[in-house]
Amino acid sequence: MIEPPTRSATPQRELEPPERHPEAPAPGTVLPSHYENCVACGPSHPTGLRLVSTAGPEVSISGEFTVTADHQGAPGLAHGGVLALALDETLGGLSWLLRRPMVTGRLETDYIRPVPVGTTLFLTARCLGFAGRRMYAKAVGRLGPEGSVALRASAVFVVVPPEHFVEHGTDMTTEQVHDYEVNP
Ligand SMILES: CCCCCCCCCCCCCC(=O)SCCNC(=O)CCNC(=O)[C@H](O)C(C)(C)COP(=O)(O)OP(=O)(O)OC[C@H]1O[C@@H](n2cnc3c(N)ncnc32)[C@H](O)[C@@H]1OP(=O)(O)O
Repeated sequence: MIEPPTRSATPQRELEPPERHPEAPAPGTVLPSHYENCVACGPSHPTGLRLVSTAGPEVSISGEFTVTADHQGAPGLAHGGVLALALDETLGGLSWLLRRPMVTGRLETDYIRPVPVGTTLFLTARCLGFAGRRMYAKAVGRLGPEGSVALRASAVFVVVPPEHFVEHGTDMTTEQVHDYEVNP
């Protein structure tokens, strides 16, 4: 099936440049988990990635997590879905710098090298810009801080009203969402 052009993670027109929010955490700031039970960043999740994200320069984020036996697909190797999760979380972290709630609309992933258990994966994501409510971004995953590129991703996130998380989720009240908006 041919995708309609607006769904592609490759921008179809010139993007509005991204603006780092004036109150965004400074580059180098380690970002707290947005939800303690999040499978990607939650410290209370028993088998999650415990991915730690750090604000980068401009509108960029870096993230790190160590692949454990809980994350295997083939014996000794990270599952591709788990790696997509890590990319998604790192890309989603851009909303900390933009201060706009967003959800993943599309995630295109290239798997370039296998990622063995025990690897610490180093991820970076950067915002390319906006087309209306659509935010375009790219991410890379490396086997070590300056190591080989194992993953690449292109994504479209869609800006949603904060009520999205109350309407569709559980455990989140309108007050918490508005608090998140002010102090994510
Ligand atoms: C604030 C509190 C936050 C607390 C929690 C923080 C959590 C952080 C977690 C981080 C974790 C990581 C993050 C996660 O894991 S987020 C979880 C995974 N993602 C989801 O659950 C999203 C599910 N989908 C939806 O809810 C709706 O379909 C959305 C909201 C996306 C759009 O439905 P809505 O009815 O609102 O909008 P619309 O249909 O009028 O479209 C609007 C525009 O968007 C364009 N478009 C739409 N869909 C797509 C698509 N698939 N690809 C490309 N583009 C798409 C569309 O063409 C249109 O563009 P234009 O024609 O206007 O130019």
